[in-house]
Amino acid sequence: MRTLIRAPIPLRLRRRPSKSNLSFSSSFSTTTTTSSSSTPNTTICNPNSDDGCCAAAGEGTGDYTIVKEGEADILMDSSNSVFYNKAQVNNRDLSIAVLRTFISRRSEEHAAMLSKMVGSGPKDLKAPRVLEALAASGLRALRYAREVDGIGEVVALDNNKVAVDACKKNIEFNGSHVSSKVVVHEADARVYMLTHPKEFDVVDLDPYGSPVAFLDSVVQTLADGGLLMCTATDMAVLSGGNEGVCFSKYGSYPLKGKYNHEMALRILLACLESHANRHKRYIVPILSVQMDFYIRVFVRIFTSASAMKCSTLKLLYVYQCVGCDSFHMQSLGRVVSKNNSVMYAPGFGPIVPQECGDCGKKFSMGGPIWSAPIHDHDWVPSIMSNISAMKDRYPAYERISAVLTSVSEELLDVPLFVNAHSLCSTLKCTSPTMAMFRSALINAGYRVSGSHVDPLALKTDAPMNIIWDIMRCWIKIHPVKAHAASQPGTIILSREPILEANFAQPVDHLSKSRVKKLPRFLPNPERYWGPKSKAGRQVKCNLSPADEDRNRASIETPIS
Ligand SMILES: C[S@@+](CC[C@H](N)C(=O)[O-])C[C@H]1O[C@@H](n2cnc3c(N)ncnc32)[C@H](O)[C@@H]1O
Ligand SMILES: [Zn+2]
Repeated sequence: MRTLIRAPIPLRLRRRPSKSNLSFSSSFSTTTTTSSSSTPNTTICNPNSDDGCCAAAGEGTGDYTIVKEGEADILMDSSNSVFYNKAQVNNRDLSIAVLRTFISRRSEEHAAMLSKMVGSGPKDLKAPRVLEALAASGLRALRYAREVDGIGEVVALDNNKVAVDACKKNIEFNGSHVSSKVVVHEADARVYMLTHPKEFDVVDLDPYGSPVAFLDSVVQTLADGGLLMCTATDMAVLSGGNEGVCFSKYGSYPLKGKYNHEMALRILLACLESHANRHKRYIVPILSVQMDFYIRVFVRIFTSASAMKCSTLKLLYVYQCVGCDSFHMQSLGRVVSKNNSVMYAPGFGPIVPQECGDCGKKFSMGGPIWSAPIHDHDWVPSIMSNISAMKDRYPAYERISAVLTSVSEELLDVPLFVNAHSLCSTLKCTSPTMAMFRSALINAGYRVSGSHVDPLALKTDAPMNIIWDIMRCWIKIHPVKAHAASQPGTIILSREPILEANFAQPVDHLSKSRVKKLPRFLPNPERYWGPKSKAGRQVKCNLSPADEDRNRASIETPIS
């Protein structure tokens, strides 16, 4: 059943249709409309099917597809003239969850601040102003306005007139509540943000590819304590596919280790900090996730010339061995105490010799990357309780709660991680189970956690020599064939372990989510759950072969 709308939108569709007219079966669906029928019919397309309904009609036909996500409906011109990617529902849902938590935290902070002030009357806290700087169809702005209680004005910008017109139509289509909250401007986001300093409490940056062109202006448009929600989809660059481009854009060298998606997050955070520092400001990360085909960071921006001075303590270089993938980290700065005052100086280095102590090969150098926590473990449980209390209002509930479950268990003070299969591939041995690995590390007196970016991650404060000793002990009970003497694995195994690894499972070797059997990694709901072409280009979406592999690993790898 299909209903058609041709531009301009018929009067009957100018107001938000009541739920009884459009009997949507879920909080995420698409409805293609066609005017060839005199009686309007409505099709409910299953978002988890691969029927291609969103890209059905031909270019310039003026046909619209009604897309429903959460509580917003948008009219999509089926020629892809305005960008829309349904895979970003995870991104939008997570942003709504963080925004809700931000609003309640902001009120608490305001109340606490008032309680400390003596002699002055209560001052009202204004509802937060939100800027969706790169709005396209306006779907995010609409969802924020409709779904987030306590939100103030939402300003949506786009520099593409077609997108701005679509955004205006969508605001009208979603009824008076939305129209009273959302305003749209055709503007270059960089200029707009520069000319509106400290005016927004929340800014959403969701660019094509890299956000770097917007960072200098975004750190200036945010009010003190404001929240920046920022996506980067140029994962090939951030993950080490082109080191030179990454350095010129973000000011850091990426490395191709298995931790590269976490490194990508830390490169973006370091880049944000550097932009903030230029304006005597600094960042405090709330949540940093790699999902699907992109990364998304949620950070608060504060102003303090003195706090800014210790930024170098939150940055580090990574030395990664080209032979065995062992890695070592070196802080950019150090604290110097002199006559009761604290100063910051460049760190001492290098912390590694010219050749790897494990296999004798050279080191590649990456960074600088953010070394301080990438999530706030006080906020993450609040975000999680918010989403579980409102499950029905999050179309991507299962996916985002799985990601947050993994995030909540990550060791905060341990940047990057080793990958269980990568260690075994260096030594050409069979792999212990993840539970055995974790046990050996805990029994040796170290901490260990997983990472939301990789189901095979071992995030640990154990140094590389301990990790290799555990592997040497494992190989004593699971011997390997002899390989060439020059191979990194052979060199590592030529040494006797100092540690006697104990693979017996201690009581607390499992994480809480594993004990409760909560899902932490979910497969994609459908094929081509990936990036979309820019607006105006032919619709085509896919993941890189490496990301397809990683997705498959997350589903197929036994991790108990
Ligand atoms: C990836 S789309 C945004 C998708 C949207 N946030 C969503 O959730 O569906 C990026 C948008 O940024 C717009 N854009 C690109 N450069 C811009 C600039 N300098 N100023 C304003 N908008 C810009 C593009 O026209 C495009 O509509
Ligand atoms: Zn090595």
